[in-house]
Amino acid sequence: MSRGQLVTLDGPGGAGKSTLLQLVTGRLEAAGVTVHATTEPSHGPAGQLARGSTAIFHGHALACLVAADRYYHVETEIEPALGAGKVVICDRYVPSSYALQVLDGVDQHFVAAINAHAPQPDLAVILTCDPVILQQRLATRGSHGRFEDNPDISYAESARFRVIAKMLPTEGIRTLVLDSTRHHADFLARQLTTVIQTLRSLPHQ
Ligand SMILES: Nc1ncnc2c1ncn2[C@@H]1O[C@H](COP(=O)(O)OP(=O)(O)OP(=O)(O)O)[C@@H](O)[C@H]1O
Ligand SMILES: Cc1cn([C@H]2C[C@H](O)[C@@H](COP(=O)(O)O)O2)c(=O)[nH]c1=O
Repeated sequence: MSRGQLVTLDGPGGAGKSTLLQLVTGRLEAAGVTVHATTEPSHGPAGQLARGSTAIFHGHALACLVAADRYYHVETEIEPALGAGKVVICDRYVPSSYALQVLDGVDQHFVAAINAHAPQPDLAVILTCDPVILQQRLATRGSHGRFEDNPDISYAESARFRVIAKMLPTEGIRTLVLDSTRHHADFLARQLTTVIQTLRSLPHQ
């Protein structure tokens, strides 16, 4: 059995990560590909704590809690699914820590150090969107925690993810930037599905 592929989806809140995850999963499964769709913070104990406690945990404490959840998630869910040959698509991964934890005052080197043993994705997707549109989407949907209570978060996150999208390829990570400002989620899902299928056909994945 050949190993599966790890595809990560990161980007500002409201960019459309969970929508894209759902659509791509449906398309790949319809094409006969087995997908493990997952999210971070995970549904494990540390992940549940992190997701519900961004008002309590700040800075280094939240960075470590999110990283601890990530290692647990890798060990209990991601690696077993990759070992079973599945495509694992994860809504938020290390790039979100490079964005959110740095915006929360944590040095990027510290974030890199505590995530150094998380496996690198085979494809890192950064989903971008005009911050004005993001603000509208967040206002309609409501806040998902402390970060989104900041009225400038869409601008700050967008700027961070632009930096991260340039940084990941320098670390040898295959990176795809998709923009949900003008493109319908179905169009983006079609594009990403094609890229993942191409990735699966490459040798030595
Ligand atoms: N390509 C798109 N074009 C227009 N609207 C979109 C697009 N993708 C998602 N949306 C809409 O934007 C809103 C936010 O989408 P979604 O919940 O998928 O974002 P998200 O990135 O997962 O957010 P968060 O990280 O904060 O949970 C939803 O109302 C969704 O229907
Ligand atoms: C992966 C990851 C998550 N977080 C925090 C930020 C948000 O409060 C939640 C994720 O919620 P969403 O519905 O996906 O927007 O978790 C974080 O601080 N750092 C991370 O790496």
